[in-house]
Amino acid sequence: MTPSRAQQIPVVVLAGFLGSGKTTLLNHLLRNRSGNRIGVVVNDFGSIEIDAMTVAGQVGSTVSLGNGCLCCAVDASELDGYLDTLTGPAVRLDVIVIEASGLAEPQELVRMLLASDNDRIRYGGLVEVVDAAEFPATHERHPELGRHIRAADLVVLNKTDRVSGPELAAVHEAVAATGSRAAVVRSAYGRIDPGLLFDPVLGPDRDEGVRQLTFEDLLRETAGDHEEHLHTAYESVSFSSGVPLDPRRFMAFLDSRPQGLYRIKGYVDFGAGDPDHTYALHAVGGFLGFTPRPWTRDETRRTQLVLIGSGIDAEALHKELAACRDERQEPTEALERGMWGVLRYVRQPDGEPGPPDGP
Ligand SMILES: Nc1nc2c(ncn2[C@@H]2O[C@H](COP(=O)(O)OP(=O)(O)OP(=O)(O)O)[C@@H](O)[C@H]2O)c(=O)[nH]1
Repeated sequence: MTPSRAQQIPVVVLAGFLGSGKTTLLNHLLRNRSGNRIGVVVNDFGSIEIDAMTVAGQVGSTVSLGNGCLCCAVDASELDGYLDTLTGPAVRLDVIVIEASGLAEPQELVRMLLASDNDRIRYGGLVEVVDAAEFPATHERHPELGRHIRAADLVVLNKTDRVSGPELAAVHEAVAATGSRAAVVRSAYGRIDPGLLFDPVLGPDRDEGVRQLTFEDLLRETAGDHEEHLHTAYESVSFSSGVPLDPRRFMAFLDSRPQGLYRIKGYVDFGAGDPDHTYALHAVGGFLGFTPRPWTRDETRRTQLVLIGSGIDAEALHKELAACRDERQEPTEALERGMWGVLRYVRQPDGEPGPPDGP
């Protein structure tokens, strides 16, 4: 017997271009879940699953879809397997969130959900995160982002702290100009009201006739041609090293990164440069930030990076990174000075204000 709608678990797709703040928003939801049990599926682009590593404090199960972009899957069987696990009676989830890769075609994910044989789930809506600071440039390069926004049920205009009032208003207008009828909320660091995911915007009470996409909508909206998918123009490079990186060489690499290299994320081990911390690294467009965190006692010390861009020379980037490794590192003054270059970009996790600069 098919469970009643109220018994079905809503599955929300969390989408948004590379680096827009999906993982940050997801972590915010997990920290402020008000007793709700949230299952998470992370779909990462790039062979090291950085996002799965950065989703903190999970409740219930987390499964990661691993390398590659889910929207390329010819059928939904892989996703269905994960959903079966998450909807098992013992797991008792209230909502499942699928964090799509920054290059995924969200409509494809939604189509897979609608086509799923799993009768314990229902489609819970599409949330599109928009980086308010990068959107004008990204939209110009990728007009197809308009299609993603049009398909969304909720648009989160994120990184409001990085833009002025008039810039934010312009982005808001650009979102409306795509023809989107979605609710728009503004946020810094993804701090939206978690209730938005459950109720009322995406919840069971809303008037589904108004916005929830039908299969026909999706077929019409979805570029049938795989060539038009965002990720076809992008390439990812994974880099992993047990040898620490030299801070000076690595910063020189970052400072001269090619324009097409839009996104870098991962963790860096600077070895004797800072033996106590691993450095989470995020670069999005022209933005760069490090967040140090103490190594845990049994943690294997490694650098793990994923670089994503278009028109990049993967082999050359890999070589340049390999040249940043420092086999014979000593705690010298030069190394300490090299770390200053890194510390200039250090931020507190999720933008929490750091200690004041002075008295
Ligand atoms: N200034 C500012 N930075 C933010 C905000 N939200 C997220 N970030 C930062 O933006 C970077 C990317 O955030 P993520 O949450 O990893 O973005 P993502 O969309 O999951 O990235 P991909 O999975 O690579 O597509 C991180 O350094 C975040 O700390 C915000 O509202 N303001």
